[in-house]
Amino acid sequence: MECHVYYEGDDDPKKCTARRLEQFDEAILYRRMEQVPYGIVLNPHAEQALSPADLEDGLGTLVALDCSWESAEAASFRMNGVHRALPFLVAANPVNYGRPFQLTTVEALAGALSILGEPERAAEILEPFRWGETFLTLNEEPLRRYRDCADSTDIVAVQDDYLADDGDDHDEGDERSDHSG
Ligand SMILES: C[S@@+](CC[C@H](N)C(=O)[O-])C[C@H]1O[C@@H](n2cnc3c(N)ncnc32)[C@H](O)[C@@H]1O
Repeated sequence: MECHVYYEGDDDPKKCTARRLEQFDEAILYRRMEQVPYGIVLNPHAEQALSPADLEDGLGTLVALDCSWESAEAASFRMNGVHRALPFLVAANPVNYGRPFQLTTVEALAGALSILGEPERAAEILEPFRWGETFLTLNEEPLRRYRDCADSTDIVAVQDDYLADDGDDHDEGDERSDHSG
């Protein structure tokens, strides 16, 4: 699958994972919204969770929005496409290590690729990041289980196992809505 990113450019450029993906020819960045191709938009506010069933729409394009988390409110996700939230996965990047749902752009794209049946491609795009392999190790079991799901209802059922385990470890503010759609 192709990886595309709408690049808002309001985050620290030195830490920006989308720019690094562009440097390694692993993603195409767009500075104008109207240039972004139609595809599966990775949107943490989406009502429905990403699942292998999304492949049935024949969409071979993943789209992420690279911006700071401060500006990643629902209204910022105006790209055309099928909007999907990622289920429970934990971040491996140093800023949000161990925190669920709040992934960097490369983690979100890699998680989506893996759920959609392209784990090798997921590993490839994570290669330029020193914590990239850790993302796959930390999430190995959920990613494998999500990949075996038929649809978003199944995905949410699997996610519930991890949310139950996660218990009170994280802030009340974590996004944990029902994404079965
Ligand atoms: C808010 S930006 C932060 C980017 C960060 N500055 C970086 O350098 O990677 C992360 C993007 O990854 C995707 N993403 C992250 N977590 C997600 C989730 N739980 N569900 C869906 N998409 C997610 C979204 O496209 C989101 O806008």
